[in-house]
Amino acid sequence: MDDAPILDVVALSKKFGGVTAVQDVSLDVPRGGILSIIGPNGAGKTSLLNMISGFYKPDTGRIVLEGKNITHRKPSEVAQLGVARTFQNIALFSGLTVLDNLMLGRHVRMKAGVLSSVVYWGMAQKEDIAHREACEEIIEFLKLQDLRKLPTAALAYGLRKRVELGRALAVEPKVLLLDEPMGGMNQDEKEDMARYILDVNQERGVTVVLIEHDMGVVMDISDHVVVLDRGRRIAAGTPEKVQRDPKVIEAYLGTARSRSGA
Ligand SMILES: Nc1ncnc2c1ncn2[C@@H]1O[C@H](COP(=O)(O)OP(=O)(O)OP(=O)(O)O)[C@@H](O)[C@H]1O
Repeated sequence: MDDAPILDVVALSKKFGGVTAVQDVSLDVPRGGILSIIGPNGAGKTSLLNMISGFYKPDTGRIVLEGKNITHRKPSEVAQLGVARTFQNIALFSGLTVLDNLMLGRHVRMKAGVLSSVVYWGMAQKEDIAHREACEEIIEFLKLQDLRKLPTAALAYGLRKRVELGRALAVEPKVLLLDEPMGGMNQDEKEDMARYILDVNQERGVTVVLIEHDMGVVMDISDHVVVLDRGRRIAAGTPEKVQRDPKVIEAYLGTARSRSGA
């Protein structure tokens, strides 16, 4: 049973008007690993992630999490079932502190609603303390202790990306979907983030699905790589195998050629 993929994506397709963003894409996400989705710009990577996390409804196909069909679930339900995500453009509340952003990320784990908080004040307070402790633990894990009371707007870009990772971890995910977590970072920030992703995977046992353009990082930290090009899956396998695949080389060269106008 443990060999069964934690997440199964089966023949997903999505069109936007005349544009086919994703066409008949299937992939298995093995439990406990780091799987990267790569491909040239516009290949359909974010659209695929948006479907898995419930933000886009697929036209056809299905998404199965630990044997449960989650294809038509809302994003909050998908999060509750254990799939958290980060966004390409940081999605934090910039006026709120680091700690409060994490607490908001945690709301899918909170049982006490507004009414029960009024009726069972003590119970809600106990729950709040437990959630705060969980968030403080994540803050320590990500070495954000000194910044916990600062509004995220006051933080440097790389740190905001780290808080975004913390917000997703606050969901206590089984599967973490990361959309370009190193986008726009300098080399030092990228190395830090790569280390945190490895720690999330190895120390916290979270399965990671990563979209990333930096090939060095992808090849370094991934156990599996899936390559998309123009909405289709063109290759999959270990980083070494995928790197040598002529279809993959052609997809990237083709994009470079069309960009340079050759
Ligand atoms: N909400 C949308 N409305 C219309 N078209 C969309 C939408 N989302 C994606 N697309 C189109 O679908 C195609 C795939 O886009 P997507 O963002 O999934 O690719 P990507 O591989 O993530 O690209 P990038 O690496 O540039 O982020 C593109 O042609 C894009 O313009």
